[in-house]
Amino acid sequence: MNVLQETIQHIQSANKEMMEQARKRVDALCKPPGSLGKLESIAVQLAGITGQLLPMIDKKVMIVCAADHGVYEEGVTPNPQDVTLFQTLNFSKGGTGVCAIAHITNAKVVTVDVGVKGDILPDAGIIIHKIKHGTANMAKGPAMSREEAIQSIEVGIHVATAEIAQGAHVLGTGEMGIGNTTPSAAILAVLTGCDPLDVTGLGAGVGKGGIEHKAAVIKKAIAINQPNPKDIIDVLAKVGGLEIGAMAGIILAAAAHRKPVVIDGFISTIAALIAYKLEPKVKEYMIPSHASEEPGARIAAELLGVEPMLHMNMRLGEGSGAALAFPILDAACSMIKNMVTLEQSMNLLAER
Ligand SMILES: Cc1cc2ncn([C@H]3O[C@H](COP(=O)(O)O)[C@@H](O)[C@H]3O)c2cc1C
Ligand SMILES: O=C(O)c1cccnc1
Repeated sequence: MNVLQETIQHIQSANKEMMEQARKRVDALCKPPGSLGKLESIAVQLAGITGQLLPMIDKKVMIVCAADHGVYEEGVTPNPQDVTLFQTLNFSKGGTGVCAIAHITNAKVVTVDVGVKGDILPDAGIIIHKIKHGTANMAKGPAMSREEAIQSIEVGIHVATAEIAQGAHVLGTGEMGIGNTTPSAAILAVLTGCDPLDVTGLGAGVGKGGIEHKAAVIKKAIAINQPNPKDIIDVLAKVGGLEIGAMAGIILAAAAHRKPVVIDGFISTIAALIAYKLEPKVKEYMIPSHASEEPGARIAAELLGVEPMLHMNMRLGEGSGAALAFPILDAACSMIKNMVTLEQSMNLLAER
């Protein structure tokens, strides 16, 4: 059995009894029932995931998976391809958007090279699991082989498992890969059967006519590769990306180890869909974060059946929205731990 199959086999449902206990406690707290909205459902979910009535999520780790995309040569983005390389280096120096946001909760940012085109030196503070120097151009043939797709998921499993072994209580998914909104939209178009134009957006910014061009490239890639929508590994291999596979692996590993995993924007939600197709129980471990401006993000979230809690007009990726949700998880944990119950409050009157 390979690492992927083993991980999938370990995934169990969240602890429903603990969720019931947590729901009872949340309802007994000194507030109108339901008045703390999503903080309440998050606290209950965290209790079910961790098996603790008063969950602890102190140690937060954002894992940023970086890789390049052969489809870049089709002109799907105006940004230079080596932005992937310099941003990957920037993550280890703390200078990126996600690093700045992660900083507010002392979350650790871990960066993994799954397939950056340029070479990264071993002492750069980046975990190197390079499968290849970027995917092949999916508009001309498969982005990667089936074996490489499985390998990419296993990289995510490996890195996430190591972070959990070192004490991570919660993980976040992040990515860096110039061009990666194109494979993300392609995967979504295959899974929904929709016109690629309906799930294609600006990405990191395209010029006039850029969205139509991107959608045409996706259409061509799907026509050439004929990915099988019922075989998610086939879809990932033919029109996906190495960092997308790695993020799916992070989500599977988090679920297998009963840890919550916060999902970032469009690209992360596509990875979440892949993990879900491999094992639907992973959804119980996912906490969606922000509603990305990418049009496909809403469609992907609907397909997955999750509702992002933050509406910030963000469309950066990197894990920025997931990192922004970390303090909300802290607030949910503090609520269930530190609030008094209505009964305790009424006793104050009797004791007066
Ligand atoms: C400077 C810079 C920093 C970024 N950080 C994340 N992305 C985001 O943009 C890329 C996807 O958009 P597209 O498909 O249009 O290339 C990914 O790398 C994503 O993480 C960035 C993009 C740029 C330019
Ligand atoms: O939502 C995202 O993940 C996203 C959107 C645009 C560009 N990069 C990432």
